[in-house]
Amino acid sequence: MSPRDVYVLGGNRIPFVRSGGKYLKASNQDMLTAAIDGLVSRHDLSGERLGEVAAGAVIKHARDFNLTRESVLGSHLSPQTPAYDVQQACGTGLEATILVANKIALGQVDSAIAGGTDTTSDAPLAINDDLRRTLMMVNYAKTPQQRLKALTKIRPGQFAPEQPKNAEPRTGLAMGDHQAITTKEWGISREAQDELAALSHQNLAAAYGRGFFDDLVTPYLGVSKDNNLRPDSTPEKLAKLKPVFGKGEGATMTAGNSTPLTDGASVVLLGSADWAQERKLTPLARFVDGETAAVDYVHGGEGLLMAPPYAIARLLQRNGLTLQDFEFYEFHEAFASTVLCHLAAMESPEFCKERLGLDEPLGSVDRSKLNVNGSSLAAGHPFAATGGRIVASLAKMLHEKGSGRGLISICAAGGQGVVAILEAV
Ligand SMILES: CC(=O)CC(=O)SCCNC(=O)CCNC(=O)[C@H](O)C(C)(C)COP(=O)(O)OP(=O)(O)OC[C@H]1O[C@@H](n2cnc3c(N)ncnc32)[C@H](O)[C@@H]1OP(=O)(O)O
Repeated sequence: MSPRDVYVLGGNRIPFVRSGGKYLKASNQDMLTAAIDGLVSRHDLSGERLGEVAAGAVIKHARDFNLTRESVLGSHLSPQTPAYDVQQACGTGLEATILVANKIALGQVDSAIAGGTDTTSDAPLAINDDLRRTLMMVNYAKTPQQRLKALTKIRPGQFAPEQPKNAEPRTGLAMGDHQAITTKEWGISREAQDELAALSHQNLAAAYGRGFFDDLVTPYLGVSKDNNLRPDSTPEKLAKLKPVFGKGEGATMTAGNSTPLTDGASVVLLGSADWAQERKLTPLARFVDGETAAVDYVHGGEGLLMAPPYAIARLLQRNGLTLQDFEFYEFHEAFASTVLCHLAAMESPEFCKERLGLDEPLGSVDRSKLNVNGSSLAAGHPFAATGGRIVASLAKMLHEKGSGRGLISICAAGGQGVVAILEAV
């Protein structure tokens, strides 16, 4: 059977909120359920049995065995909708989109929701390994004597909780500190980073101003807009902030040109042409293709967040496209310098030849087509939810434009990158 066309039919997210704020009491499950229900209500899907829902969170509690299934059970979708968790760090939402799009293309399902959620406000605290093992022994104990014996192994020092770290397990370095190394390697200036960050805020503010998010964002817990947005951000104001990553001489990465820790959830609805037609849903964009790459940032001398150019090169080649064949570029702004390093790498003849194996560099992108409605620096970045935000926004942009393609690029922890192409219909 030849693959079918797959369409993005809609998207929804709750406003993204800075960590430790308005969503302090919301769990990942609460937020993902709210994002799904906003989509269900907007597209009249109440009681509908979809082909499947694939979503996930980067930071989960141990009790969240299948967070996505629980969120579906708590939503207004039919409980007969299968659902499962996906985890690909910051690429989770996009990886989930690629997964379900491929299943729709193969005819395995006709419709699906993909998405993600994350909260650093409700992050799990782990207990000390020794204490955990002792408590397990207490559980296994068959007699009161055995239980007492196990309990005597507990020491007061074991009670300090362990917080999840925003650091790479293999290097112990924070993602920001990894990126600071790459920023220096590529010679990305502070001015260029602050300029990109200010533009992200200005573009997001303008998009809210013209109502772009009216049918993409559902108010939640009294919040109606991403609260990291600072429309008054200018390069001059950002230039005053102190570096927070890669400290020392020449440090350029600040709280203003790095994403904040954020809470939020997002989902997108995908389906075949027949399914969309039966439900009178308008296809916003066609899902063309997706690719994931990984780099050896531990031994291979490549930057932690540099996988996207590798994935983009393979995706373009497979689809017979050049980097310039796009109307929109949606490049996740993990840090302003991540985007700038990717752009510089794709312009570099040496990088493209030696690392990507290309005869010619991929070249430059028209910067007026980059993140035109703002990106993660302004909206915030609830890790797994960023992919859904981008897919839904890009599909709507292509629908509004009526022609052209859009390229999505998301860097992910673990030295990975997920990229995809959407096309106007
Ligand atoms: C995970 C993956 O797979 C891949 C990826 O995406 S990698 C990216 C993952 N994300 C991260 O690593 C998140 C990194 N972020 C952080 O750890 C923290 O947000 C941070 C260390 C960067 C900053 O934390 P913080 O110091 O608490 O920030 P915050 O207090 O909000 O801001 C510091 C100052 O900058 C100011 N500021 C921030 N943004 C500003 C802006 N746009 N304009 C003007 N001022 C701004 C704040 O007002 C604040 O000023 P005061 O000190 O005068 O109050």
